[in-house]
Amino acid sequence: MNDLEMFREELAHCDDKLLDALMERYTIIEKIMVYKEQYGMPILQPAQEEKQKRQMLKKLHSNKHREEIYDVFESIMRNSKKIQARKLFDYNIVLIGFMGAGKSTISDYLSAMFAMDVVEMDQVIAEREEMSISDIFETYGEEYFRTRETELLIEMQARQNVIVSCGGGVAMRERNVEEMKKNGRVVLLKAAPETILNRVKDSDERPLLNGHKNVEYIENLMEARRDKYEAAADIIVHTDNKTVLQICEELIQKLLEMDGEYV
Ligand SMILES: Nc1ncnc2c1ncn2[C@@H]1O[C@H](COP(=O)(O)OP(=O)(O)O)[C@@H](O)[C@H]1O
Ligand SMILES: O=C(O)C1=C[C@@H](OP(=O)(O)O)[C@@H](O)[C@H](O)C1
Ligand SMILES: [Mg+2]
Repeated sequence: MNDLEMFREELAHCDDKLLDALMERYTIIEKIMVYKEQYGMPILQPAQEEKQKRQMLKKLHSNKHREEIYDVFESIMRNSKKIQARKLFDYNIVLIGFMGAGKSTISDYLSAMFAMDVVEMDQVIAEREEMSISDIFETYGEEYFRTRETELLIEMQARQNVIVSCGGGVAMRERNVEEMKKNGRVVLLKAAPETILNRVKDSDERPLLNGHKNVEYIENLMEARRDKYEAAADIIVHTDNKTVLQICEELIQKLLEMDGEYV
């Protein structure tokens, strides 16, 4: 055997070890999930993730390939999250609620924690129409926009394990609610009108609120929409005075309860 053949054999041996370690790692991930569920522990533990990363960087700090190795490690972590997400949710998570309730914010956080794709409905529609939501309303009117929303929800039925961040008015159409429920669990995020005002006051991206940024207007519109939001919801999460992490954890626990995980 010449040297090259020997190196190749060593490499194959090394890859075998990596494969074995990865398979073992993913089995451990599943065990951790079961343990957390069994003991009603928080599923999201961002501090633990940070600790793991710090330890890894410390070990690597003098290695000349640290960037490349760390990149692989990040990919392993991302795929662990995917495995977790697929185990927890074999459906789409559809976030609904009033403007400023936190649909986009919560979607982004969940997406980072579970490596799940997010479909931000407003953004997708704005990209497809090549204009802002405000301009779509002004040019074609609200009905036109709502129909684009319906089409997008139907498209989402072909996907799985996606977070769908709805625009605030999506659940106003009965048809939309029917479509989102076909392979999604519907999460209603709520907040008091004062909280909403506080969150949206500096943004002009919500045409329905422009010129009406006051508690009374928000309260009235919220009240007018309340029954439809609640009828659409599989679970409700109140967001006032809670951190994004607290909201996400509550959301996950309620989704798990729906599946009877803790009974
Ligand atoms: N739980 C929260 N605590 C504090 N600020 C929040 C919270 N959730 C959302 N926000 C802020 O409120 C604003 C509106 O949130 P966003 O996610 O865009 O709402 P939506 O998509 O429902 O309209 C954003 O500036 C966001 O940072
Ligand atoms: O409540 C609504 O009817 C709307 C909410 C907005 O989305 P956000 O809820 O993300 O602000 C956006 O879709 C559009 O301005 C209409
Ligand atoms: Mg939004």
